Amino acid sequence: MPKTLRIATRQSELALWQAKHVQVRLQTALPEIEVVLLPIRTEGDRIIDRPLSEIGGKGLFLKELEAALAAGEADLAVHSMKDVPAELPPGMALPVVLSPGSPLDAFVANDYDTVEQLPDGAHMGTSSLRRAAMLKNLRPDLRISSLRGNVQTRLAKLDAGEFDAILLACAGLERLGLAARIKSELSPEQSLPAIGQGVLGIEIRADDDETAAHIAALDDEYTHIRIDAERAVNARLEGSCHLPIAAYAVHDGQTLRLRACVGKPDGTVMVRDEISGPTGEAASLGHRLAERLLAAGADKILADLA
Ligand SMILES: NCc1[nH]cc(CCC(=O)O)c1CC(=O)O
Repeated sequence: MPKTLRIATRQSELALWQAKHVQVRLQTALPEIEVVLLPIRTEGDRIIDRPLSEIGGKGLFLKELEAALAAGEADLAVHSMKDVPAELPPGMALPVVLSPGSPLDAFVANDYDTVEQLPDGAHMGTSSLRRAAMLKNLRPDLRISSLRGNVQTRLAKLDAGEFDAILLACAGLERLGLAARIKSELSPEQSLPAIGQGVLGIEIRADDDETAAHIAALDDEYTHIRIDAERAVNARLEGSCHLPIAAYAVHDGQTLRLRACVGKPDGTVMVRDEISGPTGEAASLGHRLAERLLAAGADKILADLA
Protein backbone atom coordinates (compact mmCIF):
# COMPACT_ATOMS: atom_id res chain seq x y z
CA MET A 1 0.00 0.00 0.00
CA PRO A 2 1.32 3.49 -0.82
CA LYS A 3 2.01 5.83 2.08
CA THR A 4 -0.83 8.30 2.67
CA LEU A 5 -0.75 11.87 4.05
CA ARG A 6 -4.11 12.93 5.50
CA ILE A 7 -4.99 16.64 5.65
CA ALA A 8 -7.60 17.55 8.28
CA THR A 9 -9.72 20.46 7.07
CA ARG A 10 -12.78 22.43 8.02
CA GLN A 11 -15.57 22.21 5.48
CA SER A 12 -16.08 25.87 4.65
CA GLU A 13 -15.33 26.69 1.03
CA LEU A 14 -12.36 28.83 2.11
CA ALA A 15 -10.89 26.09 4.33
CA LEU A 16 -11.38 23.53 1.54
CA TRP A 17 -9.63 25.80 -0.99
CA GLN A 18 -6.70 26.16 1.40
CA ALA A 19 -6.49 22.44 2.15
CA LYS A 20 -6.75 21.59 -1.56
CA HIS A 21 -4.03 24.13 -2.37
CA VAL A 22 -1.68 22.34 0.02
CA GLN A 23 -2.90 18.95 -1.24
CA VAL A 24 -1.98 19.85 -4.83
CA ARG A 25 1.37 21.35 -3.83
CA LEU A 26 2.24 18.25 -1.78
CA GLN A 27 0.97 15.79 -4.36
CA THR A 28 3.10 17.48 -7.03
CA ALA A 29 6.17 17.37 -4.80
CA LEU A 30 5.53 13.80 -3.61
CA PRO A 31 4.12 11.73 -6.48
CA GLU A 32 4.82 8.46 -4.64
CA ILE A 33 2.56 9.42 -1.72
CA GLU A 34 -1.22 9.63 -1.71
CA VAL A 35 -2.37 13.00 -0.30
CA VAL A 36 -6.02 12.98 0.84
CA LEU A 37 -8.42 15.37 2.59
CA LEU A 38 -10.18 14.53 5.87
CA PRO A 39 -13.08 17.00 6.22
CA ILE A 40 -14.10 17.81 9.83
CA ARG A 41 -16.99 19.92 11.15
CA THR A 42 -15.86 22.35 13.86
CA GLU A 43 -17.71 24.21 16.62
CA GLY A 44 -16.76 27.59 15.10
CA ASP A 45 -18.63 26.68 11.93
CA ARG A 46 -21.76 25.64 13.81
CA ILE A 47 -22.20 28.83 15.87
CA ILE A 48 -22.64 31.74 13.50
CA ASP A 49 -24.98 34.06 15.38
CA ARG A 50 -22.55 35.39 17.99
CA PRO A 51 -19.30 37.37 17.69
CA LEU A 52 -16.22 35.19 17.61
CA SER A 53 -14.77 36.98 20.64
CA GLU A 54 -17.77 35.80 22.71
CA ILE A 55 -17.71 32.14 21.82
CA GLY A 56 -14.11 31.36 22.63
CA GLY A 57 -11.98 33.40 20.29
CA LYS A 58 -9.45 32.41 17.76
CA GLY A 59 -8.48 28.92 18.90
CA LEU A 60 -12.01 27.69 18.24
CA PHE A 61 -11.52 26.90 14.57
CA LEU A 62 -8.39 24.85 15.27
CA LYS A 63 -9.41 22.70 18.21
CA GLU A 64 -11.11 19.85 16.42
CA LEU A 65 -8.48 19.69 13.70
CA GLU A 66 -5.80 19.46 16.39
CA ALA A 67 -7.77 16.68 18.08
CA ALA A 68 -7.66 14.71 14.80
CA LEU A 69 -3.88 15.25 14.64
CA ALA A 70 -3.38 14.24 18.28
CA ALA A 71 -5.49 11.09 17.77
CA GLY A 72 -3.42 10.09 14.76
CA GLU A 73 -6.46 10.33 12.46
CA ALA A 74 -4.78 13.03 10.37
CA ASP A 75 -1.17 13.95 9.63
CA LEU A 76 -1.50 17.66 8.96
CA ALA A 77 -3.92 20.54 9.24
CA VAL A 78 -3.95 23.67 7.10
CA HIS A 79 -4.86 26.95 8.77
CA SER A 80 -5.19 30.62 7.91
CA MET A 81 -2.35 31.89 10.11
CA LYS A 82 -4.60 34.76 11.11
CA ASP A 83 -6.75 32.26 13.00
CA VAL A 84 -3.84 30.57 14.79
CA PRO A 85 -3.39 31.76 18.41
CA ALA A 86 0.04 32.94 19.58
CA GLU A 87 0.63 29.71 21.47
CA LEU A 88 0.06 26.26 20.00
CA PRO A 89 -1.20 23.47 22.26
CA PRO A 90 1.52 21.21 23.71
CA GLY A 91 2.65 18.54 21.27
CA MET A 92 1.82 20.57 18.15
CA ALA A 93 4.20 22.29 15.73
CA LEU A 94 3.73 24.63 12.80
CA PRO A 95 6.89 24.28 10.73
CA VAL A 96 5.66 25.40 7.30
CA VAL A 97 4.06 28.60 6.05
CA LEU A 98 3.14 29.66 2.54
CA SER A 99 1.55 32.72 1.12
CA PRO A 100 -0.57 32.31 -1.97
CA GLY A 101 -2.23 35.73 -1.83
CA SER A 102 -2.55 39.35 -0.78
CA PRO A 103 -2.04 40.29 2.90
CA LEU A 104 -4.28 43.38 2.68
CA ASP A 105 -7.88 44.16 3.63
CA ALA A 106 -10.42 44.64 0.85
CA PHE A 107 -13.06 47.36 0.64
CA VAL A 108 -16.23 45.73 -0.68
CA ALA A 109 -19.36 47.67 -1.60
CA ASN A 110 -21.89 47.98 -4.38
CA ASP A 111 -22.17 51.76 -4.66
CA TYR A 112 -18.72 52.99 -3.60
CA ASP A 113 -15.14 52.26 -4.62
CA THR A 114 -13.16 53.44 -1.58
CA VAL A 115 -13.56 54.20 2.13
CA GLU A 116 -13.10 57.90 1.27
CA GLN A 117 -16.15 57.84 -1.01
CA LEU A 118 -18.51 56.67 1.74
CA PRO A 119 -21.03 59.35 2.77
CA ASP A 120 -21.02 60.76 6.28
CA GLY A 121 -22.34 58.25 8.81
CA ALA A 122 -22.28 55.32 6.37
CA HIS A 123 -23.03 51.89 7.83
CA MET A 124 -20.23 49.33 7.72
CA GLY A 125 -20.21 45.69 8.72
CA THR A 126 -17.31 43.88 10.37
CA SER A 127 -16.95 41.76 13.44
CA SER A 128 -13.19 42.11 13.54
CA LEU A 129 -12.20 44.41 16.42
CA ARG A 130 -9.07 45.24 14.43
CA ARG A 131 -11.02 46.34 11.33
CA ALA A 132 -13.48 48.29 13.51
CA ALA A 133 -10.59 50.13 15.21
CA MET A 134 -8.93 50.89 11.86
CA LEU A 135 -12.16 52.14 10.28
CA LYS A 136 -13.22 54.31 13.22
CA ASN A 137 -9.73 55.76 13.40
CA LEU A 138 -9.83 56.56 9.69
CA ARG A 139 -13.44 57.74 9.62
CA PRO A 140 -14.92 58.49 13.07
CA ASP A 141 -18.31 59.21 11.48
CA LEU A 142 -18.84 55.63 10.28
CA ARG A 143 -21.41 53.43 12.00
CA ILE A 144 -20.12 49.88 12.46
CA SER A 145 -22.17 46.77 13.17
CA SER A 146 -21.24 43.17 13.76
CA LEU A 147 -21.09 40.93 10.68
CA ARG A 148 -20.35 37.23 11.07
CA GLY A 149 -20.64 34.18 8.90
CA ASN A 150 -18.49 32.92 6.08
CA VAL A 151 -17.38 35.18 3.26
CA GLN A 152 -20.42 34.35 1.09
CA THR A 153 -22.85 35.04 3.96
CA ARG A 154 -21.19 38.40 4.58
CA LEU A 155 -21.43 39.33 0.90
CA ALA A 156 -25.11 38.29 0.86
CA LYS A 157 -25.82 40.62 3.80
CA LEU A 158 -24.07 43.47 1.98
CA ASP A 159 -26.06 42.74 -1.20
CA ALA A 160 -29.32 42.61 0.80
CA GLY A 161 -28.67 46.25 1.77
CA GLU A 162 -27.82 45.70 5.45
CA PHE A 163 -24.58 47.67 5.03
CA ASP A 164 -23.12 50.34 2.75
CA ALA A 165 -19.79 48.52 2.71
CA ILE A 166 -17.85 45.75 4.42
CA LEU A 167 -14.18 44.88 4.86
CA LEU A 168 -12.89 41.39 4.11
CA ALA A 169 -9.46 39.93 3.54
CA CYS A 170 -8.37 40.20 -0.11
CA ALA A 171 -6.88 36.71 0.24
CA GLY A 172 -10.18 35.09 1.17
CA LEU A 173 -12.00 36.70 -1.76
CA GLU A 174 -9.23 35.72 -4.17
CA ARG A 175 -9.36 32.10 -2.98
CA LEU A 176 -13.10 31.90 -3.45
CA GLY A 177 -12.91 33.25 -7.00
CA LEU A 178 -14.51 36.49 -5.80
CA ALA A 179 -11.66 38.92 -6.48
CA ALA A 180 -14.05 40.92 -8.70
CA ARG A 181 -15.85 41.99 -5.48
CA ILE A 182 -12.73 43.85 -4.29
CA LYS A 183 -13.45 47.54 -5.02
CA SER A 184 -10.09 48.62 -3.60
CA GLU A 185 -7.32 47.42 -1.33
CA LEU A 186 -6.81 49.27 1.91
CA SER A 187 -3.17 50.31 2.20
CA PRO A 188 -1.27 49.23 5.34
CA GLU A 189 -1.51 52.91 6.39
CA GLN A 190 -5.32 52.79 6.19
CA SER A 191 -5.76 49.33 7.67
CA LEU A 192 -2.73 47.46 8.94
CA PRO A 193 -3.37 43.75 8.29
CA ALA A 194 -3.91 41.16 10.97
CA ILE A 195 -0.93 39.13 12.11
CA GLY A 196 -0.46 36.41 9.49
CA GLN A 197 -3.19 37.67 7.16
CA GLY A 198 -3.09 35.94 3.77
CA VAL A 199 -0.66 33.29 5.05
CA LEU A 200 -1.36 29.55 5.29
CA GLY A 201 0.29 27.45 7.98
CA ILE A 202 0.69 23.69 8.15
CA GLU A 203 0.32 22.21 11.62
CA ILE A 204 1.56 18.73 12.53
CA ARG A 205 2.32 16.70 15.67
CA ALA A 206 5.63 17.97 17.07
CA ASP A 207 7.01 14.42 17.19
CA ASP A 208 6.01 13.54 13.62
CA ASP A 209 9.41 13.82 11.93
CA GLU A 210 8.25 11.89 8.88
CA THR A 211 5.48 14.35 7.98
CA ALA A 212 7.81 17.26 8.83
CA ALA A 213 10.30 15.94 6.26
CA HIS A 214 7.57 15.48 3.64
CA ILE A 215 6.21 19.03 3.93
CA ALA A 216 9.49 20.92 4.48
CA ALA A 217 9.95 21.87 0.82
CA LEU A 218 6.66 23.81 0.80
CA ASP A 219 7.92 26.36 3.32
CA ASP A 220 8.27 29.86 1.88
CA GLU A 221 11.32 31.61 3.33
CA TYR A 222 10.12 35.18 2.75
CA THR A 223 6.83 34.43 4.47
CA HIS A 224 8.48 32.52 7.30
CA ILE A 225 10.52 35.59 8.25
CA ARG A 226 7.40 37.75 8.04
CA ILE A 227 5.51 35.35 10.30
CA ASP A 228 8.38 35.12 12.83
CA ALA A 229 8.27 38.90 13.27
CA GLU A 230 4.49 39.28 13.36
CA ARG A 231 3.86 36.35 15.65
CA ALA A 232 6.50 37.58 18.10
CA VAL A 233 4.34 40.68 18.51
CA ASN A 234 1.38 38.40 19.18
CA ALA A 235 3.30 36.24 21.64
CA ARG A 236 3.80 39.29 23.85
CA LEU A 237 0.40 40.97 23.35
CA GLU A 238 -2.24 38.34 22.90
CA GLY A 239 -4.52 37.00 25.56
CA SER A 240 -6.87 34.19 24.67
CA CYS A 241 -9.22 36.31 22.59
CA HIS A 242 -9.55 37.94 19.26
CA LEU A 243 -8.17 41.46 19.79
CA PRO A 244 -7.71 44.75 17.88
CA ILE A 245 -4.05 44.04 17.16
CA ALA A 246 -2.33 44.39 13.80
CA ALA A 247 1.24 43.68 12.76
CA TYR A 248 2.69 43.56 9.29
CA ALA A 249 6.28 42.86 8.25
CA VAL A 250 7.95 43.36 4.88
CA HIS A 251 11.61 42.71 4.09
CA ASP A 252 14.12 42.50 1.27
CA GLY A 253 15.98 39.48 2.61
CA GLN A 254 18.31 41.71 4.64
CA THR A 255 16.34 44.38 6.41
CA LEU A 256 12.91 43.90 7.88
CA ARG A 257 10.35 46.62 8.51
CA LEU A 258 7.70 45.71 11.05
CA ARG A 259 4.69 47.90 11.71
CA ALA A 260 2.21 47.20 14.48
CA CYS A 261 -0.72 48.84 16.17
CA VAL A 262 -3.25 48.29 18.91
CA GLY A 263 -6.43 50.32 18.82
CA LYS A 264 -9.62 50.80 20.76
CA PRO A 265 -12.45 49.36 18.65
CA ASP A 266 -14.28 52.71 18.93
CA GLY A 267 -11.35 54.37 17.14
CA THR A 268 -10.63 56.89 19.88
CA VAL A 269 -7.14 55.59 20.67
CA MET A 270 -4.66 54.02 18.26
CA VAL A 271 -1.16 53.15 19.41
CA ARG A 272 1.11 52.72 16.37
CA ASP A 273 4.82 52.11 16.09
CA GLU A 274 7.35 50.49 13.80
CA ILE A 275 10.80 48.99 13.97
CA SER A 276 13.46 48.01 11.41
CA GLY A 277 16.41 45.65 11.66
CA PRO A 278 18.11 42.56 10.26
CA THR A 279 15.78 39.77 9.08
CA GLY A 280 17.78 37.34 11.23
CA GLU A 281 16.40 39.15 14.27
CA ALA A 282 12.76 38.99 13.16
CA ALA A 283 11.44 37.54 16.40
CA SER A 284 13.39 39.84 18.70
CA LEU A 285 12.29 42.87 16.65
CA GLY A 286 8.71 41.69 17.18
CA HIS A 287 9.22 41.37 20.93
CA ARG A 288 10.81 44.80 21.16
CA LEU A 289 8.04 46.44 19.16
CA ALA A 290 5.40 44.77 21.34
CA GLU A 291 7.13 46.09 24.49
CA ARG A 292 7.13 49.60 23.02
CA LEU A 293 3.42 49.38 22.18
CA LEU A 294 2.60 48.19 25.69
CA ALA A 295 4.60 51.04 27.21
CA ALA A 296 2.80 53.53 24.93
CA GLY A 297 -0.69 52.52 26.09
CA ALA A 298 -1.53 49.22 24.38
CA ASP A 299 -1.52 47.59 27.84
CA LYS A 300 -4.45 49.80 28.88
CA ILE A 301 -6.43 49.14 25.68
CA LEU A 302 -5.99 45.38 26.02
CA ALA A 303 -6.76 45.37 29.75
CA ASP A 304 -10.00 47.27 29.12
CA LEU A 305 -11.09 44.62 26.59
CA ALA A 306 -10.28 41.66 28.82
N1 LIG B 1 -11.61 35.74 9.94
C1 LIG B 1 -11.91 34.68 9.04
C2 LIG B 1 -10.87 34.53 7.99
N2 LIG B 1 -9.77 33.80 8.22
C3 LIG B 1 -8.99 33.87 7.10
C4 LIG B 1 -9.64 34.65 6.17
C5 LIG B 1 -9.15 34.96 4.82
C6 LIG B 1 -7.72 34.58 4.52
C7 LIG B 1 -6.70 35.35 5.32
O1 LIG B 1 -6.97 36.48 5.77
O2 LIG B 1 -5.60 34.82 5.49
C8 LIG B 1 -10.85 35.07 6.72
C9 LIG B 1 -11.88 35.89 6.07
C10 LIG B 1 -11.70 37.37 6.25
O3 LIG B 1 -11.10 37.84 7.24
O4 LIG B 1 -12.21 38.13 5.41
